[in-house]
Amino acid sequence: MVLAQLGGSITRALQQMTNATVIDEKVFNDCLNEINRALLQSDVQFKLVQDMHTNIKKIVNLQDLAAGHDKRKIIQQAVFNELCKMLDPGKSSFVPKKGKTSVVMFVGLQGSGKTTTCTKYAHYYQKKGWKPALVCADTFRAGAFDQLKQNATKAKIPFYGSNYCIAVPSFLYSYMESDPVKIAVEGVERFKEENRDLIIVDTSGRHKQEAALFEEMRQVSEATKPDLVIFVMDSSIGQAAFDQAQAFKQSVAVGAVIITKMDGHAKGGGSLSAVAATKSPVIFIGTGEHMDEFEVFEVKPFVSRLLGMGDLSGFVDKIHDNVPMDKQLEFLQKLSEGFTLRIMYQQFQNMLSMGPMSQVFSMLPGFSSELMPKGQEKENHAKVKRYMTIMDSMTNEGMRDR
Ligand SMILES: Nc1nc2c(ncn2[C@@H]2O[C@H](COP(=O)(O)OP(=O)(O)OP(=O)(O)O)[C@@H](O)[C@H]2O)c(=O)[nH]1
Repeated sequence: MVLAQLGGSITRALQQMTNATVIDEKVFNDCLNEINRALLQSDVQFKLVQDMHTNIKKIVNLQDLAAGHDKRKIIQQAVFNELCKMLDPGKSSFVPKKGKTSVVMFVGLQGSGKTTTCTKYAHYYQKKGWKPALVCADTFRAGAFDQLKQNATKAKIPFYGSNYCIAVPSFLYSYMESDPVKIAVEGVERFKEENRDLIIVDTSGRHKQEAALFEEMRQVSEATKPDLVIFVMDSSIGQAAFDQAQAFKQSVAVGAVIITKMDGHAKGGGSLSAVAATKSPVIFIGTGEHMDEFEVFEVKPFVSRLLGMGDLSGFVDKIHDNVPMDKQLEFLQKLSEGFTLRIMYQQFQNMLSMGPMSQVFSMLPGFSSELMPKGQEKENHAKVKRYMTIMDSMTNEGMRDR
């Protein structure tokens, strides 16, 4: 999982500080230096690291702390709060209202995952009873419309776009539109007429050096007047993140960020600076290529998970989404009671449906996503499945509950 290494390094620095017999200035500084190093190694922007360091030093003044104060707790809390602050722009994004038409435009660098994320976003709201629709205003990348069409068809979401880029017999060109502004406007109009309450406009990927494409993006935004512009950022972007994100913010009114590919092995720290560059909150993260690998992002639970302190509310949400309603209470009770062979088998079945094991375990306090070795999530998933097959045959052969 992206950022797992960063989380592990910060946790270790805090643990070393906690293990010291006396917390003096040296121990405190060593701990902060370790944290700074971990953040910089993970590609977090230098200015953000510097600000975090200054703020913690301001908050924790060891000399002013009276005897009896738990210095360890105060330092840990300050680090936690400052990590949260780094990810929290202090304002929330526009929230669409069910039943009232909202237009949401997706922008971002090439290959950041916009098209995939548009469908995930639409699917997320569709599951909650909304009527989303997708508009493909990407006439730049060959195959973009086909990709959106394929995703939308799979999710049973209406879509609108033009096949302009695809190589087709020339007589068909007359039916195809190459102007993304025109397509976006037509698509939005059509879906407004159909009373769709969430109209999502996908745009082509671009880099800040591509002035013409930036101008095109500005025109799509001006013509469709989106209620929300979402900047999609790949978690593996590295140090270039801040400048790129800022360039998008300067051209269109970015109001929220989605970070994709959080299931990868990238250092990931660069993507965190998208918040500072756009002054907009992260609202979702992408955790895989599939439609359901998409999570609501909340700062405190995320930092909690990062530091191996768990995210019980996220864990409970996963249970709500994946374990049948009438089995949820029983599932939680059984988890708290401990396992017999049969219960373990049943709970593994439930947990497999909740997503990759490392993500599920990282929601439990005391488990760090580092515990699942990088790149081995599929193997772990397969291993659990194998254990289940073995347990299945054992229970069939007469091994029963205690
Ligand atoms: N592992 C993983 N892959 C992702 C995620 N989101 C998107 N992808 C993959 O990233 C690749 C690029 O995604 P697209 O949705 O085509 O990206 P795009 O931003 O629309 O691309 P352009 O239109 O060329 O700018 C695809 O192979 C996606 O399956 C994610 O959260 N995790």
